[in-house]
Amino acid sequence: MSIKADNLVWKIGGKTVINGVSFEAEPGKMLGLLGPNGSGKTSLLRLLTRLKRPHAGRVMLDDRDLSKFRRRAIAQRVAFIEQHATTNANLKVEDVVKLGRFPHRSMFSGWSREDDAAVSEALERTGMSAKRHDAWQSLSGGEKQRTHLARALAQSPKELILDEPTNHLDVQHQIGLLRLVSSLPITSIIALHDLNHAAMFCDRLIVMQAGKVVAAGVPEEVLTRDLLREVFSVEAHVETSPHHARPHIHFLR
Ligand SMILES: Nc1ncnc2c1ncn2[C@@H]1O[C@H](COP(=O)(O)OP(=O)(O)OP(=O)(O)O)[C@@H](O)[C@H]1O
Repeated sequence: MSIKADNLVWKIGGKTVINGVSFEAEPGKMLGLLGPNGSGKTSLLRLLTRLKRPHAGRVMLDDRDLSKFRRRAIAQRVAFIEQHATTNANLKVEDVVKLGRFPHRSMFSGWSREDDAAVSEALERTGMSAKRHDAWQSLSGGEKQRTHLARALAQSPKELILDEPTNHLDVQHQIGLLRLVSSLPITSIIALHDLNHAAMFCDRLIVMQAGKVVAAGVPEEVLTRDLLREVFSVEAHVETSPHHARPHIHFLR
């Protein structure tokens, strides 16, 4: 077990947004979080990273209650890329990525060779090395997104949490990002809207509807015609792809 949600409840303005959510993320695997707009995905991810506190239930990190961790200890192992992540204006790309090393440094330690290596590797893996000296503000939306991923990787996390990270990316970089995340030897939890991408890359899926988990399992178990109709209100035909042996959804016109 890596991250475990145990009967989480979170409310705002008299509305129960997260309503008794439980699941476990397996170490080293990629867990996809699916659900229609407003089903609670972002709220759940913010509970998992302690940006919000649950009204009931617990988040466990390796058998220890997340509320018992100091913020810095969480940052040393959990990286979060938020949906509308922004970054300060006057920074170069590599400075943004360097911020990922912050939780690992003490007040007295200088910038180390290990820090440098982590930053360079993260830039390389996300295809941003050529732009490392460019101004953050000069980047396209997709390049900013990839720089956020580089910052998260530079953090050397054990758990990587991503909220719709493929927004703004062209198809090459969407596939590239998902391939990269699925190949990493770390636990990832990723909110996605593209169901075919989730089917192709995630090891397991959980589906949310109105703040509850309504389905969980491997993509073949979860992505059925009935679920697509009931949860996403679409008619579709699901077959096993002859190309990658995962489910492939054909949406019907
Ligand atoms: N701070 C808040 N104040 C008021 N309502 C909120 C707040 N945060 C979340 N909600 C409500 O909770 C519900 C779930 O929102 P959330 O952003 O978690 O959904 P989501 O599944 O991530 O949606 P999307 O796919 O559109 O990003 C929505 O109805 C939203 O309006």
